[in-house]
Amino acid sequence: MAIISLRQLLDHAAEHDYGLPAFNVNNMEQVKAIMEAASAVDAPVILQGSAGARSYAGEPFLRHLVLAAVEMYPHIPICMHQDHGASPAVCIRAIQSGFSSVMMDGSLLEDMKTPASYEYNVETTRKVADMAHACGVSVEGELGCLGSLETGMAGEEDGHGAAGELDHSQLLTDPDEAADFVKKTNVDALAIAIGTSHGAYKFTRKPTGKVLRIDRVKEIHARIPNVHLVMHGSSSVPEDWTAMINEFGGDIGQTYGVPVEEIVEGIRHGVRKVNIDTDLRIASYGAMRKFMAEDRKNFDPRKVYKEAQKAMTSICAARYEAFGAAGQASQIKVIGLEDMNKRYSKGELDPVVT
Ligand SMILES: O=C(COP(=O)(O)O)[C@@H](O)[C@H](O)[C@H](O)COP(=O)(O)O
Repeated sequence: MAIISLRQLLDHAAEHDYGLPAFNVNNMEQVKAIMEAASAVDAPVILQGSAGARSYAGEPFLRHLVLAAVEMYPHIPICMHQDHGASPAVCIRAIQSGFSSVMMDGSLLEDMKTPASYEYNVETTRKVADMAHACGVSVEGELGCLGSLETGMAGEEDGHGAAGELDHSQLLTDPDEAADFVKKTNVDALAIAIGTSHGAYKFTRKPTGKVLRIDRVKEIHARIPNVHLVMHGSSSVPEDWTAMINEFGGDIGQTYGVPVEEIVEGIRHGVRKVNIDTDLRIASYGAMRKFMAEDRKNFDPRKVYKEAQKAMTSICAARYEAFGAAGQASQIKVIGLEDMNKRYSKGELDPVVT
């Protein structure tokens, strides 16, 4: 099996009514954990690398980690996706590096902090879609800014995301604007703002429909039923793992993530890609703290990393199962990027927006 485009994966997911977690990767342990889970449950994979991942691992390491996964797990289709591209230049470099999918996040200016105008977002995203599709590569756009509907604060926690307070119209994607945006940009997938944010501190209590607007997902899906929707900031922040971090010397405050059942409801209404990073950080961190506290004589870091990997694998497998992606990998025959380009050229993949 080879590298697959995001578009082909999401088309398959839409046809068979399931969703795909897109896990962020920075190192070998994360890649192996995801691949072990996917292989065990026969799920297709989206591995995504952020700008933070590239500066942590370096572009060649990131690329070769994914290529190693393709070689080690030939039965699993893998999409190599660039998370939150800040500019067309960043996206082009990712395509050059072999990514089969890129996100152009034109909801923010290139500083990744200042909310951009709608016109800027359309123009930059359209530019990237034209270039990417010429290479058979898929494009995810974003409309609306991630942030908390509880506080009105934008989600700056992990170094990117708008800064300061935003009004509700910026924190919630408008269905009609979404239709116009997709028509003008030709994106393959659209990230929407519905009250989720990156990182561990998303909600101060179990989220109700007022602060986690799954009803808005339904409205957007009703308006553009043929467009693949993406939920960012969708870690569930499992309480057992945050408790473990705290039991072994950590200090994670009381917090709530996006409940898995709410994501599944989103998947019933057009969500096809679900971004998850924090859950793997939390699970691996909890497992490492526990192991190091309990085996104080150990000095072999591989034993610690193995525990981290096991913890992440269990989260990944649970998400593949819950989102309905288990059993789907073997059903997919990869279409090469050359052929994807031909499909774009013929207009076969143009968005259907009425
Ligand atoms: O939505 C995302 C993760 O959501 P999460 O925090 O897991 O709820 C990703 O798209 C983020 O972009 C990613 O976590 C950012 O990572 P770094 O920039 O810190 O590498």
